[in-house]
Amino acid sequence: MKYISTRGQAPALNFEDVVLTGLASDGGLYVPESLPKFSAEEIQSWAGLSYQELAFKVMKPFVADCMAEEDLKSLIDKSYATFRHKAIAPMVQTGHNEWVLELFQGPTLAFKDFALQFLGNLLDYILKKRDQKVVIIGATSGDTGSAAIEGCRHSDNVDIFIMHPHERVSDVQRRQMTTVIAKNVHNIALEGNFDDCQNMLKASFADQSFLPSDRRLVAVNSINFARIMAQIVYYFYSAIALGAPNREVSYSVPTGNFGDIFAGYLAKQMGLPIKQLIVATNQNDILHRCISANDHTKKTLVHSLSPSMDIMVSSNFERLLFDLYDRDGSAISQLMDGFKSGGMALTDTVMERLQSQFSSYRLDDDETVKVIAEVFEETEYLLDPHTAIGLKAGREVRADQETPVVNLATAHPAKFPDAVKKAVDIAEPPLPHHMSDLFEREEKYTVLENDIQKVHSYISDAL
Ligand SMILES: Cc1ncc(COP(=O)(O)O)c(C=O)c1O
Ligand SMILES: N[C@@H](CCOP(=O)(O)O)C(=O)O
Repeated sequence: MKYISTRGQAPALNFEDVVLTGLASDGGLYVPESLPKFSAEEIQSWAGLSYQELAFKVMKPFVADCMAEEDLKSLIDKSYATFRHKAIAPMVQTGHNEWVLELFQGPTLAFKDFALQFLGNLLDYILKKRDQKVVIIGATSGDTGSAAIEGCRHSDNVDIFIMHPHERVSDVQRRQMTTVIAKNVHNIALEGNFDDCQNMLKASFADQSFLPSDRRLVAVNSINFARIMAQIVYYFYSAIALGAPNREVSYSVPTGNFGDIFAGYLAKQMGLPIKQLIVATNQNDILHRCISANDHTKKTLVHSLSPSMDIMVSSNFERLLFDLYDRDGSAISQLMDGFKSGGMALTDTVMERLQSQFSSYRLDDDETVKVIAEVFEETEYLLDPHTAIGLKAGREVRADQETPVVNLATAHPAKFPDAVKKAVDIAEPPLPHHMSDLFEREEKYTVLENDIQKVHSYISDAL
């Protein structure tokens, strides 16, 4: 399978090179030239497979020309062996035809573990084979960072630098990153917001001259298509459990960088009968404004109770636009240039296509707290603030009561005790055993100005 850039000017690459390249040289994102398609009979035959077996079926066509089947199998097995629940992605029913898909059973308690445990092992496998060392640079609003560190820290072939927005992630999220004291792990608290971190990251890919000449940058954010690929699997897993392909299923997805819901969109293109894809946002609602009213203007990013979704420039939206604009790379280049200076208006045809694929909803902090309280009252199930936004969006926007709606539970409530305690009068939700001493561990991170020269000097000094 070949992968092409959304801006049309970078060379097409195979899977292994896509994994190592990150951002395309024209500033675009890599996507498969064409997607694998699964028939209803094939999907039907997957009923009863374990998560790992299903992951193999779904991922195989994306990697087939770069990896032996046995190698893929063992990477998958290793990646999900650290999950705390045997089902890997268990589902809990919270209402009539309403389900929560718990994607927080991995080592760092967020959905990021699904792709980043796999990507860490995959990188180690590729780098050993090539006898190559790389520098990983990542931007995080709180969850990608710890999952990437956990996935990559054991590899001798990587140095990892993670930028998080200073004082804008929860204490648990920060400590999950900054208490990993290892020679190859470096945490930067950037004086800015997540968009600043992601801008810094993309600019660093464009000019890598600050690195030693034998090193290159690798992305662990959803820029890296391997992340999206691994996230497609849980859509198949949950839909099959609820009766697909003989029954349609809808999804409500708490959304920020648009990677998770984009994986759902791809699952649908690959043959999964998905009825609705609901984009749920917090008050940083550019995606909701765009989908509901063609208003894709940037506003000031606010710090919310769902900090992982405090994102204004949603990287993966570009991948969707590429499809909606008939894969015209120069149209995407122009649009993205316009967006840099403030906003973008989509054509009527594109808006029609967008609205035929996605619905949307937005909640502010007060509403988020109310939902956590309501659902706890109804079921004693404790939602994290991101999942609460998704669940409420599912309740408000679902087209009918007969189609099951799956709400992606993207994080464990213990990552956001302040938000949870605003809603429910209970003791702090406990962290799982392996993290019970998190607040006693030593922390190490460096606060840096939002200045690319300073960040690059810090990285080159540390290498
Ligand atoms: C807990 C949580 N929920 C939701 C999101 C949004 O996911 P995405 O960025 O893939 O849209 C994130 C960040 O990515 C997150 O960490
Ligand atoms: N919410 C994310 C933001 C980065 O998203 P990614 O999917 O591109 O890694 C985070 O927790 O860091």
